[in-house]
Amino acid sequence: MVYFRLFSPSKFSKTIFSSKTLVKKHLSLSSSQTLNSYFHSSKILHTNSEMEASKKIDRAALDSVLTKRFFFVPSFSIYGGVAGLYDYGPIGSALQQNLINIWRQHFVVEEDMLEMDGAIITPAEVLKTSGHVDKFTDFMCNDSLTNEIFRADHLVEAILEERLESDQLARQLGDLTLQKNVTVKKQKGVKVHVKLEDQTVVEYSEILAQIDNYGKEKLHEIIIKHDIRNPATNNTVTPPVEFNLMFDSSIGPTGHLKGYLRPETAQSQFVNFSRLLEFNNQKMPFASAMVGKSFRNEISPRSGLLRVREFNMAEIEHYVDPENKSHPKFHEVADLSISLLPASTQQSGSTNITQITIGEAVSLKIIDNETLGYFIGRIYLFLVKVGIDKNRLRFRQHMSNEMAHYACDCWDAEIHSSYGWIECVGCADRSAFDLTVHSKKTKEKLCVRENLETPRVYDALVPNTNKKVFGPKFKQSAKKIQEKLESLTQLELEEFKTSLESKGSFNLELDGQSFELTKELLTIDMQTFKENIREYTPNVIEPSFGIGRILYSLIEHSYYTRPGDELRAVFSFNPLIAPFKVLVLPLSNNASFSSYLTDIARSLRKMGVPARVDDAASASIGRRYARNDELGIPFAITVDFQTVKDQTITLRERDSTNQIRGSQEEIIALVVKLVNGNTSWSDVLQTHKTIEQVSE
Ligand SMILES: Nc1ncnc2c1ncn2[C@@H]1O[C@H](COP(=O)(O)OP(=O)(O)OP(=O)(O)O)[C@@H](O)[C@H]1O
Repeated sequence: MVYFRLFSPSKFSKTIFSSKTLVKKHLSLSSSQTLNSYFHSSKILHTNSEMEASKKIDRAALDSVLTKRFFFVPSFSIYGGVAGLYDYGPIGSALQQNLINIWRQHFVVEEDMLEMDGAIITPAEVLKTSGHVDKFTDFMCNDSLTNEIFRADHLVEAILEERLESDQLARQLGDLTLQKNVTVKKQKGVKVHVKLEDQTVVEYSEILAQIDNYGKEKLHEIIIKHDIRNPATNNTVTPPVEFNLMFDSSIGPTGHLKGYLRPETAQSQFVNFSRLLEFNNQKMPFASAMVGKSFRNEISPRSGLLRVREFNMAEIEHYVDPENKSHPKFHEVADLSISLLPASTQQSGSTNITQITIGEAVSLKIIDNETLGYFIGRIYLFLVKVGIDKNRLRFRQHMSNEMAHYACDCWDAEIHSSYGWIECVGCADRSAFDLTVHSKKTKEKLCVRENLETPRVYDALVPNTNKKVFGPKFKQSAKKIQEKLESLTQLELEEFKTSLESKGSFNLELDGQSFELTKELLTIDMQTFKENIREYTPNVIEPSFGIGRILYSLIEHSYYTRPGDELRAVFSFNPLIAPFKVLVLPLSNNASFSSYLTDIARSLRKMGVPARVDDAASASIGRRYARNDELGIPFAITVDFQTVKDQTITLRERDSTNQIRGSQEEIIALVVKLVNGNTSWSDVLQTHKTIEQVSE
């Protein structure tokens, strides 16, 4: 099978992040019986055409507005820039700050969480214990001749998607250059689309549905089997290898203390667990929270803000009793209907979405427990509140290989944009892993002691050593053997007891050595215990938000152009998230308007409403409305000749462009209500007549 170069590097870089969309797109386009019967689902939420329509934005035009209006730009660009680093301008940073403030209100304040701010530079020992030093890796492969670097799963994903897209277009256009499997020719820069065999489409779709589930051997197998090459050179690529994503450094002048820039904020919260619990008066359950920068040395950062090397995270660690994962406020989210993509669906090779209430999903055990379900509901409400389109939001469950070995369930909130479905929030039940490993390493107790109203009485096996012979026999190893015996599970003790009784001894493996323990050295006895205190390590449910990814998705979901004028970009930010809430502008540059502008802007700002004045004399009023629509300002107050006569001003709403007129006091009071969410524009139109609009 030969795969010729199909697309240019720039096209490649645009598609590299797009995810499973094309698989879905395929479903509706293929008339083949095999495909139709292959993908099965009772409740599909988004029809492919709906999703396709919603994703069609002119990304080049959007990018140009974002750069021109300094939402965000590549960092150090006058030096040539570095991939994966971005600077936010006034609009981008205000949007980011508003997003964080709303997050804080929605989670920290409303859920009464304990917020902290931990150190960024982290000693290696902490991250070794947490598993990051050994396992925080992605798979990387290189062009075998040029050494260009790829993230292996993204390369496979992009190429298979591109082939499927080509196949789909071929089917659509009836351009059936059908040969066995894949053959693509590039003729004078014109793409010839190639139809794949139905079986190949199914196979590609299966791979894409499970791409996050593959280890390096499986990825290598796919690369070989499906002839995945560097699309720019058509060279083969090397087998995938692990690449650790942490930036390392050394702390202090000696260079002896190794450190890393933290890849997540979570570890600072775990290591402070005892203090947090103490602050919470030993009451469980409770949550800690933290917002701050994290750093990941991404193999191949593309897709703008969606994959960067330095980004803001907002993380919650909710500590819960492992024996009781119910949530007192679960009923508040139980009836929310959300889109789920369970692991079982993906593992069957499909990406069809199930629409279901959170209550139903928990009772059917699709979502593991109430607390996890509660946070999925709160994440959904937060994202919708800031302006994410709920029809482009889904929760995808991790598949077995994808999930960390200690996690018992994990869901990603994925948001659809022109890059496909992107994970923006991870929500995992991390079990007791983190607290257990840090406690074991430091010997610091990271657990909860609960006073029991009724003492717990139970029987358990206990190893009892004969001190007189045990110490002299094992000498310096005695202590660690004793510790090992005390750490044995009931099941292991049962096994050893049987062996002691039947054979008179058993072997204990420890640090590569085998110690024979005879019945002269110890007995294993059943004892009755009575406990007034229960000691346990809490489980942790962790919602982890990538602020930049949410921000970018929100920007795409808010972006549109005025009907009939593709050059007029508008961002429909809601008043809660909009960087400026009100634009204040004069009809023209008549000198009599200027004191009104200053007064109005000052009054608004005093009331905490960010206002922007645009009195640049050179531009028409229509032009000025348009350029401020590009900043997503929801309302505009205009001062005109009528203002000078009777002190009235006009108020314009950005999306409808409707305007009303009223006294200065009335309009300002109305704006404050609108901005604070105490009224809506449609309510305002119930009581105010719209006026004839100044030509835009
Ligand atoms: N390189 C990155 N750039 C921007 N945001 C990121 C990046 N990596 C992670 N995030 C954000 O942090 C959140 C939590 O991180 P998590 O470790 O769960 O991500 P991840 O599973 O490694 O993401 P991915 O698989 O996309 O690399 C993600 O949901 C995402 O919003």
